[in-house]
Amino acid sequence: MSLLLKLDQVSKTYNGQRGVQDLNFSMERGEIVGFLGPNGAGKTTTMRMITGYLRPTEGKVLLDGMSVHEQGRKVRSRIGYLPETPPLYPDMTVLSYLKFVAKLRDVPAREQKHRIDEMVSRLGLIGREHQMIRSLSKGYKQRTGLAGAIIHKPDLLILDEPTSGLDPNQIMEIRDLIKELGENHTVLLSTHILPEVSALCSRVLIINQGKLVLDGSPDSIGNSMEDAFQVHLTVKGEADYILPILTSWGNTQEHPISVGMHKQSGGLLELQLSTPSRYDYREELFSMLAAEHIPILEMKKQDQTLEEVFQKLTMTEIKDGSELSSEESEKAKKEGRKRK
Ligand SMILES: Nc1ncnc2c1ncn2[C@@H]1O[C@H](COP(=O)(O)OP(=O)(O)OP(=O)(O)O)[C@@H](O)[C@H]1O
Repeated sequence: MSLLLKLDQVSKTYNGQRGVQDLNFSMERGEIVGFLGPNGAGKTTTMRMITGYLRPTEGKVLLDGMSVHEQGRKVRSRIGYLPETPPLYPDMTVLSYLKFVAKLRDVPAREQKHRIDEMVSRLGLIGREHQMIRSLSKGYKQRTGLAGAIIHKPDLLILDEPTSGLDPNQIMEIRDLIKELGENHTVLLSTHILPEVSALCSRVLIINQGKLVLDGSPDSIGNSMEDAFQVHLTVKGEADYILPILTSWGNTQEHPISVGMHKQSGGLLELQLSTPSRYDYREELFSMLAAEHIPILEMKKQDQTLEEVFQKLTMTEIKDGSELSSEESEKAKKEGRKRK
């Protein structure tokens, strides 16, 4: 892998108001990176700066070491962008739209036909070529938009909420397409749908109130954020007998372990154990239960989900977000409630 995109101390203010602030991140070739954040966090602003449509107030966006804003068209032609609402012309057919975009994106004339055929086939548009865009379903409109975004074979593809407004089947289809595109493009994808990130992305960036608050792989996020080590345990036996043993053992450990909720069903006892540090106590727990002849049926470390991490990161900021205007704060709270 090699470095493709770099944002260096990028900030954008709108008439003195914060858009995004001091963004630093980079993307390697071949990555699919999920870009998450609540409404108004700064995702679209960031994406528009990367594509060159918007100039940062401060900092630099570099593609392969070249400034997107200083070197203009040459660099921008290596980026494909699908905005949240694709710039489609309803009175054009799919084919005439793709011809138009191919010209606009400087695809050499002799290559245009071949490239359009390739897009039509790759994006599942065969049979729709002569259909007016206005009469296409949302899913097919999105496919057409995607075809237009990659017709010039960009190195970097920026997708702003590509599955928003689609039905569940269309979402699955577009997701599969993005996965395929990810095989030979580098993709930055903004979304509100967290399972989409786990399904598609090798890395996730979370932005809140214009600042980057997390950068990591979807799997590692649960661990890195964790300030506790939680274990879900199922043992054979009765709560009356087992709970006192576990509690007194937990209290005497170097990292005290507390017994959370428990559930008895038939002869099985399910328990939640937790320590307020990241210390992994599973081996000691195993040895103690074995010595007490308490059979373990299941012992599982519990990671925080991406949803929990996202909520924690974005809600904390909202709770002490005294700098927010009351309108923004109200919007942010509503957003937080929706995600519960
Ligand atoms: N043209 C503009 N003029 C003034 N303020 C703007 C403009 N565009 C965005 N903003 C402000 O910048 C901040 C970031 O907005 P942005 O649209 O980038 O967020 P977002 O994360 O894409 O949100 P959403 O998920 O709702 O699309 C917000 O506070 C927004 O009100």
